[in-house]
Amino acid sequence: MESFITWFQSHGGFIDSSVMDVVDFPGQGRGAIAVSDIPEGHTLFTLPRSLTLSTRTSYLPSNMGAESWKKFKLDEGWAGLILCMMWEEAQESKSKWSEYLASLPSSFTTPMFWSSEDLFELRGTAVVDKIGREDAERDYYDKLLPAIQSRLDLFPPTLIDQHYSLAKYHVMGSRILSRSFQVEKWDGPASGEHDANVSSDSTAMEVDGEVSVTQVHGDYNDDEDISRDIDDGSSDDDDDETEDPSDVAMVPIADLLNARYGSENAKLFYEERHLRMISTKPIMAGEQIWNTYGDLPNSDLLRRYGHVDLVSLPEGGEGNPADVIEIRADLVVSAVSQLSGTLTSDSNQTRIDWWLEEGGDDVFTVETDLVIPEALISLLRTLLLSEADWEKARNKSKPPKGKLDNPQVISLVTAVFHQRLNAYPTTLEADDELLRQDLSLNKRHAIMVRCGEKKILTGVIKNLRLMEESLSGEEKDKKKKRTLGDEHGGKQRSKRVKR
Ligand SMILES: C[S@@+](CC[C@H](N)C(=O)[O-])C[C@H]1O[C@@H](n2cnc3c(N)ncnc32)[C@H](O)[C@@H]1O
Repeated sequence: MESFITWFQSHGGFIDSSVMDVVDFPGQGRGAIAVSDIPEGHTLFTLPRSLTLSTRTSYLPSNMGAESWKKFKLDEGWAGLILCMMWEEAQESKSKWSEYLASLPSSFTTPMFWSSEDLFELRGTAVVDKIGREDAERDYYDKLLPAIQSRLDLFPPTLIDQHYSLAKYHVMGSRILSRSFQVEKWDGPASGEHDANVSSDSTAMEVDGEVSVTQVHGDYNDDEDISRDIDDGSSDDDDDETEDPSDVAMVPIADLLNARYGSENAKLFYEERHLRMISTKPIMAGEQIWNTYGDLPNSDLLRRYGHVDLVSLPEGGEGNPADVIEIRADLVVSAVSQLSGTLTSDSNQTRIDWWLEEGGDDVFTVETDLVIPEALISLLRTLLLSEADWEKARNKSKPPKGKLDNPQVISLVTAVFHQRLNAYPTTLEADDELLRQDLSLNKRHAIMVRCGEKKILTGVIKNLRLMEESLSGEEKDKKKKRTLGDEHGGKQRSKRVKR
């Protein structure tokens, strides 16, 4: 580690070693620790933009020429950065980043590298459909290999096995997946030279705003994800910029920080010429310095980073409050078709197409607050509409409201959640039992992911049962009142008749 820090400093990086050190945290790999009390707003380290590794800073794109770079579509998605990292590593000590690349891991605990036996344990979870090994490999065969074979001067055939193999491609892709940041070009005022040894009285508030650096949440198996995930919350103007794959950068030292749900106490900011890691809270000596990966559900943490997060929950026990359950629209459709059986598959399809055109989603997400998405209920109700109501809704371009106000809808929504629960190979109770046993790390992680998801499902089902009970209680009350009313009215009527 010492030689890596020396490399960092000799290339313009600054690290305040009076406040932080890099140590091993059991089960987390390396991470940063406070060695003395750190006030909020303190600069922990800075590095020049030129020390980040991206398609902007590597020499490979200019060596290949802009035309070739584009021709092989290396300007799209992560393929270009992966090739830059392979090429820089192949340059060995001639590369500015050789020490950095040598410090990065070459094996990962993400499901991308799991055996089929371990992957079996993830059945039913949101991880399965998103690993996308084949999609990732398509880029290797369609973009990287043709580019490599076109320039034997840059990629000597003798180095292919060692530096440009499919296995190496996955290693570089996984390094980006678990460690890269979104570092946009500076578009603020030219503010002159920034002092890397910034005074510790510059507060996080002063530098916060539009200049914080986002941890990349894309995938190397899906170019579109790059923009989808980092667009969150930004304005339209920003969107065009954040879609630029050359913003994706490896950031030495910053990528040594671990993350835990709700624990962020340091954040990376960008300036005209430097990146700066700043404490966002006071950190006591001995505490870990945490960055954030965006407080992701365990399914995404496992898929991208190879670990899961468990924190103490207010209601007792442990879990990840950011967990979610995903329900695909086709599950809603098949549950309704099976149970209500009122529509032909053709009329179902017409209604689904219309509902999607009206802005409906094809995947619904339920969080740990157990709120059922109104869109899910609206889709279900669209499928239940009578022909007359369906025509009305279509003419008015108005999908039904997502309200759970009648027993048929509640019981169908409950059926959807039961069917979703049946997608897992085991019950929650069986998983609890399994977790008490001695398991491999992969199996343990898979079970933790599915437990988190099942807790949401069982919580929703329980709430729906309560709702059904209270609705049928209300119905009974209403009936009783009606009967009483009838009896009362009947007596009056009979009285009246008497008179
Ligand atoms: C950005 S790197 C952090 C540095 C990393 N620990 C290392 O040794 O290079 C992200 C990786 O750190 C590990 N990690 C981060 N936070 C963790 C946590 N809360 N629990 C377990 N592992 C964690 C995971 O392996 C993840 O892929």
